[in-house]
Amino acid sequence: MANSKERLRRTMMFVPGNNPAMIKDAGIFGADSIMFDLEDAVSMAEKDAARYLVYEAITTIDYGTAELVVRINGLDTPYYQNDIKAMVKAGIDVIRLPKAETAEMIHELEALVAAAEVEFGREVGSTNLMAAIESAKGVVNANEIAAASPRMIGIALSAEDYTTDMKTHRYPDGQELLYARNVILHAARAAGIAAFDTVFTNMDDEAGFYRETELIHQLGFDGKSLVNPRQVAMVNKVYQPTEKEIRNAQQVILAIEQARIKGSGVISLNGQMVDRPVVLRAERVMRLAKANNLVDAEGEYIGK
Ligand SMILES: CC(C)(COP(=O)(O)OP(=O)(O)OC[C@H]1O[C@@H](n2cnc3c(N)ncnc32)[C@H](O)[C@@H]1OP(=O)(O)O)[C@@H](O)C(=O)NCCC(=O)NCCSC(=O)C[C@@](O)(CC(=O)O)C(=O)O
Ligand SMILES: [Mg+2]
Repeated sequence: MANSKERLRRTMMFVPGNNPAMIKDAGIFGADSIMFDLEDAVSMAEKDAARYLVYEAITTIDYGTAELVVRINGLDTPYYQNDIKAMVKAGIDVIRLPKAETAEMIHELEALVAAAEVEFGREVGSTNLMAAIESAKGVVNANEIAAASPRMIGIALSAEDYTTDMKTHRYPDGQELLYARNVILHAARAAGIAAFDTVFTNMDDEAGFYRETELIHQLGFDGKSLVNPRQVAMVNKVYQPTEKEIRNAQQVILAIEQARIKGSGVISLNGQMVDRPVVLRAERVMRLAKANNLVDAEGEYIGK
C-alpha cells in the first residue's frame, strides 16, 4: 500500500463492505483508490460481518498499487469506534469520515486513530484521513474541515445526502451543486489537499456521466467517487492529456531545466512565458500521461 499526499486520485471506487464477490475482484478494474464501504451500502444487521469481511480482505488480498480507503460509519452511530480499530489494525491507507460537519469531528477521529495506531503497533501518523461533506453545515465549514489535521489528504462532495439536506435533488445540469463544488474545491486547494467530486448513480446515462466528469475536470477536481467499475475508464479518458498537451509539457520541462542551468527561473518558449505555475502544470500533465501509458520510461510520447 502506498501513502502520499501527491499520488493520483482520479478514481475512488466504492465497494460495498458486505459483498464478498465485489470485494474479491475490486482490484482488477484499475481504480486509483478502492473504497470499502461500511456505511450506507451496508444494512444495520450486517455491520459487524462487513467490518470483519473488509478486515480479512485488506490483510489477505493483494490489491496491487491501488490506495485502500474505508468509509467508516458516522460519529453518531454505535459502529465507528470498532470500525476505526479494525481498519487501523488492518493497516488501511485512508479512513474516510462520512457526513463531516466540523473540525471537531476530524479531531475526534484523529484521536481515536492515533490511539488505535499505538494499540496495534502501527506507526503513529501512518493512517491518512479524508472527509465527505454531505450537508449545508459541512459546506459552510469546509475550510476548517480541510485544514483540521495534517493527516487529511482530501475532502469529497457527497451529493446524494447533500441535495437531500438542501431540500432539492440532482438535476442533469448540476446547477444545484455549483456552490458546494466551488466551496469544496477552494477549501481543498487552500489546505493543500485533494478535492473529490461526487458519485454519479445512473449507470445507463453514459453521456450524462461524461458531461459531469468534463465539468469537474475543468473546475479542477482531482477526481470522482465512483460506484461502478465501468466508470473508471470513462474518468481516465477525460483526465487523459492530449498529445499536444504532453508535447508542450515536455518542452516546458526541458526549457526550464536549461533555464535553471543558466541560473534563471523564467524563460520564454514559443513566445509564451514559462515560470513556476506553468512548470507545475506541465509536471501534472506528465504524471497523468505516465498513468495512462502515453509516454515511455524516458517521458517520450508513445500514444496508444
Ligand atoms: C450500482 C450497482 C448496483 C450497479 O450494479 P450492476 O450489477 O448493474 O453493475 P454491472 O456494471 O452490471 O456489474 C458488472 C460487474 O462488476 C461488478 N461490480 C459492480 N459494481 C462494483 C463495485 N462497486 N465494486 C466492485 N465490483 C463491482 C459486478 O458484481 C459485476 O461483476 P460480475 O457479476 O462478476 O460480472 C453496483 O455497481 C454497486 O453496487 N455499486 C456500489 C454501490 C455503493 O457502494 N453505494 C454506496 C456508495 S454511494 C453513497 O452512499 C452516496 C453518498 O454517500 C456518496 C458519497 O459520499 O460520495 C452520497 O451521499 O452522495
Ligand atoms: Mg452519503
